[in-house]
Amino acid sequence: MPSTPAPSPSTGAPRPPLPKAELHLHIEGTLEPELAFALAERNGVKLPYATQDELRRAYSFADLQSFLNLYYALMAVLRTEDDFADLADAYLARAEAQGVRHAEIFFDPQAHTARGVPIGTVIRGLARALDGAQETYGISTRLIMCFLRDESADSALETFEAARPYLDRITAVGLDSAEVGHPPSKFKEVYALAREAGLKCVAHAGEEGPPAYVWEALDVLGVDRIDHGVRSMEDERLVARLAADQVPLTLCPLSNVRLRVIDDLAAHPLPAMLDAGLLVTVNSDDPAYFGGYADDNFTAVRDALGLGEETLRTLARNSFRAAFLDEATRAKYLAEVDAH
Ligand code: HPA
Ligand SMILES: [Zn+2]
Repeated sequence: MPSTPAPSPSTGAPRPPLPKAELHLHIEGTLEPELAFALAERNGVKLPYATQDELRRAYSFADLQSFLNLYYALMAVLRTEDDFADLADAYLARAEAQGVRHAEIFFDPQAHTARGVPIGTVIRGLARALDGAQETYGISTRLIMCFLRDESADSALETFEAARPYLDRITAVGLDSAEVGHPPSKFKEVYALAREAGLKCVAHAGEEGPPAYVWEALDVLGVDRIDHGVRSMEDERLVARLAADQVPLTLCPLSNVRLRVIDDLAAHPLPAMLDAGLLVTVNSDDPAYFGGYADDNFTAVRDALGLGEETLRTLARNSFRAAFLDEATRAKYLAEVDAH
C-alpha cells in the first residue's frame, strides 16, 4: 500500500495535501491563459485579447452565462488531438500537486463538433493523456461525456450516437451549460440510452436552477450523483431524500463564489449540508477561471468556514465514496486518507 510521507522535521517540509478524488472538473475549464495563447499560436487562431493579463482581466463574471460565453469562446484554440492531449496532461500535472489520486473528467463534445472538430479527435486526444496518467502522475481517471442542456434533445441524441464507437472510454454521461429553462427531463431519452449502454449518469442540477431540477435529475434521469446541488437546501423534503439515499453532491465552492451562486465563501451551505447528513464532496469545476484547483478549494473552505482536520478528512473520504471505482481501489484510497 502506498504510504504518505510524514512531514520532515529536519527540512520543515509542508505536509502533502490530503489524498482526494476530483469528481467535478470540466477539462475545457482547465485551459489556463498560458496554454490558450500557446495553442492559439500553434493553430493560427486569433484571440480577442492581446496578452494573458488582458485575458485574465476578463475573468470577472456576473453569473453562469457570462462565464460560459468566455468558456466557449476560448475553446476556439482547441483543434487537434494533440491539443486535447496537451490540455488534459497539463491538468493532470496540476492535479497531482493538489493530492488528486483519482479524477473523473467532464468534456463537452458539442462545443467542439459545432466548430468542426470531430468527436473522435476530442476523445482520442483526451484518452491519450488519460492513458498515461496512472504511470506519470499516479492518478486513476474516468471520462464523463456531458450534453449541453441549452442545445436540443435531438442534438444530445446525435452526440450519443456519434460517441458509440468510443463508449469503452466513457464511464458516464453528464449534463451541463446554461441551467435555467433547460430542466433535466428534456434529456430523459438520451439518459435512458446511456443507462442501457451500461454508463453511469450524473447531471448538473440546483446550481442556478431550482430544487425541482434536482428532483427531475433523480427521478426522471435516474442519476447516480448530482453536480452542484447547492440549491437543494431550499427544499427540506429533497434534503431528506438526498440524505436517505446518500446521493453524492459534487460541490464547487470557489465556482459558487465566482459565478455568484453564493455571496461569499463564509456563507457557503457546505457545513449545513454535512450536518444534514448529505454526502458532499469538494471540487474545482473550471479551475483556470475560478481561482483554484482541488486542494485550493479544500483550503479555501477550511479557512472561510473554519473546518477542522476531521471534517476535511470526511470530505476527502466522501470523494472516494462517491467515485465510480471498484471496491478494492476505493478501499485502497480510503486507507490512504486514514493514514494521512
Ligand atoms: O459551472 C458550470 N455549470 C454549468 N455548466 C458548466 N460548464 C462548465 N462549467 C459549468
Ligand atoms: Zn460544472
